[in-house]
Amino acid sequence: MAYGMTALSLASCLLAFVLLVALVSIRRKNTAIANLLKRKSDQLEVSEEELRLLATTFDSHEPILITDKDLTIRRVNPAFTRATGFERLDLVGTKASMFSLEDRYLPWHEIHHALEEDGQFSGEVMCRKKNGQCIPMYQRLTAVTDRHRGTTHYVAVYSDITEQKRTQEKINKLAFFDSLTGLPNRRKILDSLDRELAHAQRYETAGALFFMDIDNFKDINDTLGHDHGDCLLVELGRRLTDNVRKSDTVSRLGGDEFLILLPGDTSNEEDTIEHASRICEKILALSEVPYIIAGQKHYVSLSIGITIFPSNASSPLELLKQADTALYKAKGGGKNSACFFHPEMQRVAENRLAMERDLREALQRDEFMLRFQPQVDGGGVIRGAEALIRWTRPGIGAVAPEQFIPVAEDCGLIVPIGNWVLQESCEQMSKWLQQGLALDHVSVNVSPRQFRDADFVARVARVLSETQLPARHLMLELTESVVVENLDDAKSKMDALNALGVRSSMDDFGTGYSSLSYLSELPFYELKIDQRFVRSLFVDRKNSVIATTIIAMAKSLHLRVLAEGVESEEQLEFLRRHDCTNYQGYYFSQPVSACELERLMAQAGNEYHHGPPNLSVM
Ligand SMILES: Nc1nc2c(ncn2[C@@H]2O[C@H](COP(=O)(O)O[C@H]3[C@@H](O)[C@H](n4cnc5c(=O)[nH]c(N)nc54)O[C@@H]3COP(=O)(O)O)[C@@H](O)[C@H]2O)c(=O)[nH]1
Repeated sequence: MAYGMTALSLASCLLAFVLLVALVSIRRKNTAIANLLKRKSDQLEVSEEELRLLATTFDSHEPILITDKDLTIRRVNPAFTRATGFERLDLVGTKASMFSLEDRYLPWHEIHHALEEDGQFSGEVMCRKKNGQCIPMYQRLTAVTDRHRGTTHYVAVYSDITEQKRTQEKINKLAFFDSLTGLPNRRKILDSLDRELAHAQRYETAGALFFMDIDNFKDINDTLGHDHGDCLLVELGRRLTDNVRKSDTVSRLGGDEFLILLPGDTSNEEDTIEHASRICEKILALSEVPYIIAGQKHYVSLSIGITIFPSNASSPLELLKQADTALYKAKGGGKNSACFFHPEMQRVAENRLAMERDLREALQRDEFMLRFQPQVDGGGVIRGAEALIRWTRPGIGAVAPEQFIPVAEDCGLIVPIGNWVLQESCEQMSKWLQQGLALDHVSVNVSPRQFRDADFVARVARVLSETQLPARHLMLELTESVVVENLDDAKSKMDALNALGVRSSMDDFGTGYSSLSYLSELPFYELKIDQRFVRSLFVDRKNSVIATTIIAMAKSLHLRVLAEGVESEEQLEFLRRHDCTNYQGYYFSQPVSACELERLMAQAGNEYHHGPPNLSVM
């Protein structure tokens, strides 16, 4: 019995133990399950949060578009429909290309490559709205991949950059376009030239560059005022643009300087020259169409320099220089003309530059001197002398005025040089008068630029007073071009000079406009017959007719007449017979130094009755 009891309690203990173990194990399992459940529920919570976050993101202000890997639109957010005007249903299921995935500058295959490599790509796109309007957007593309790294979707997030683009365009306009005419400016055209030159070199095509400016624009500006000058520039820019093709570029360099770039679209240089010539003719013909400025008609002409590239130049600046050189040459040929650049011009232009450099220093280095050429009356008496400048250029020697005066005129140096001539001539004349020399006047050449100077009359008055020369002993030689440039200005200046007592002589008469109207309007004292008529008096009958007509005309206008360039007794006799009263020329004397002139005047009682005196040449 006791044994039975013991066995029973043992069995119960064992059962209890087994139950306990089972219980512990169940509890452990339950805990694990609970833990698992908790984890899962936590994860679910996280996913829900993520989903909420994702949904909020998708609902953001930024337009978002989701496509599958074949670029078929699967989702768009409300911001997207708002921005584009499309309904969600218009888009889902269609190809994204109907909206835009293509970058502005890159093709899709390159974007695709970037997405494969980096998983994302961003850039600018032009997006099409439902109403057809295009807007610039910044696009960030992300590729969504599965666990095998295969692309399943693309997500595109956009930002509207219209405002940014507008600001950029404004900055661009300021930096690259002329604010007056709206045409490309110097910076922009140099960029285009650089590109066109490289293109022409690479594809062996030939293009052309035109360099233009308005003839006498300064006068237009001075007389009409700058506002009207500006209107003219705007109108000219418009006319030039209207007369070239869309692919050509008209640009304004500044002031009255314009460029036209004809890109190289033919491989034949001859064809380009022909095409450029045609454009050139069209532009020159524009001068026949008046500009209406301040209610008045104005005729304006242009001068054009043209260079062909790439054969002529290797850089945009070099091209510009060549076209400018050709323009300079065109200007030399008169108004409304054009000239093609030729390499020989480059050499001439470089020589001019070197001369200009030397001329700038010539005054300080005291390299100029004056020579005086006698002017005699009908009795052979020296009445006056023309002051003529001479320049001894270091390392080169004597340079003819015909070579350096035009250079000085172009670069403005003629003003200080002319002032020096005026000062020296008046000083010399004053000395001669003090020495008792019976000389009526000294004639001084006045260049157009010098005469245009607003200060010119005041300067003459100042020089006369400084040198104590009575005004009647100064004669100013003005060429026709000086006065016809601006008749009103010429008249007021000449009247003022006349009032001072200074006399004026019309130089080189017969070669230019030779208009009777200005001769009668302006207070000239003397008329000088140009030497080319005198030289060929007996060569061409027309010239003798012109010379005699000028003498008769001067007589009827009560002007003294002087024939220049008299070299022979026959010429002198002919002119005398036709009532010419004064003469100048090698027959009497070449230009001589001041001392030599004094000697000539002292010799033979100051008369040349019996042929020319012993000539003393400079
Ligand atoms: N603005 C200024 N122009 C000036 C000045 N000094 C000269 N010049 C102009 O340069 C041109 C050439 O002048 P130059 O070489 O001095 O020649 C003058 C005479 O030497 C020449 N001449 C005079 N007589 C004869 C002649 O019988 N035969 C012949 N072959 N040549 C002759 O003519 C020139 C004078 O011309 P003009 O002035 O028209 O009376 C010339 O255009 C000068 O004007 C200056 O200081 N300032």
